[in-house]
Amino acid sequence: MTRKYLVAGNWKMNGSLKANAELLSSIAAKTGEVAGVELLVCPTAVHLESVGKLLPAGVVLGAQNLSEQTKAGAFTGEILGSMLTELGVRYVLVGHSERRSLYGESDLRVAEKFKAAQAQNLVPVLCVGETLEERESDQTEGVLTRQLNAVIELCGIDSFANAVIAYEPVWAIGTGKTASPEQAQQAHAFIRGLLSKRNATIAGSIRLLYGGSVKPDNANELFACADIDGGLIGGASLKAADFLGIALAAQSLST
Ligand SMILES: O=C[C@H](O)COP(=O)(O)O
Repeated sequence: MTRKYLVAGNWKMNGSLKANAELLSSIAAKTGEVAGVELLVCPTAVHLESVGKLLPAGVVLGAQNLSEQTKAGAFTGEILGSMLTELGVRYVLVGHSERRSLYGESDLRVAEKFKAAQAQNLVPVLCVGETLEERESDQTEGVLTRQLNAVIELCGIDSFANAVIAYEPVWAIGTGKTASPEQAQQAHAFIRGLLSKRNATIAGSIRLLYGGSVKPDNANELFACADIDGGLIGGASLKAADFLGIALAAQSLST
């Protein structure tokens, strides 16, 4: 099964109209060199419209979050999935560890967001991963199972036919500590294996991204792993040269 690499930039709460335009302009100059890789940028919600208008060819638009609600109403500060679709958004992150830990999103809430995304034809990028404490107490697989099962139970295994999963060990996010290729591959193989027990075809086709301090100098060894199909990039996605350097690593491995 050939899976096209996906390199996604999660800009988190960064950017401005000017900075975003400069970043996109620098990316646009080089997208031809990474034509075999799908590129995704996820700016803040208030920047989605302006970024959408400046999007270079070959780059798609993603959001960082959405409401679990499926109908408009009195939900102050929330964003309905259809509002994202209307702006040309194609992907949306759900369950990023910062949403889970800083904003109290439970496994069930993340599953509801996954469902709400698909109801609007958005492709959810389901983020999963363990904390350092959980890894050190040998709970990594248990945490991944719990996080994945919450979505499988609410949405069904078939829903993963149109989704992406990002494995992001919390201890590697923004810390400069990257999981070793062996650690990352082990977790990715576990995720694919868990899905495979329910549907081998979907497990074989779904893209599994690694996230956590990915940089141009470690992207190649991570992306070369059998079950790693790209990256969810935080800090390095804010610098065009780094984001493109990571995309080039994926390009060099593309067939
Ligand atoms: O969504 C991206 C991840 O949180 C990784 O962030 P990072 O590349 O800054 O470690």
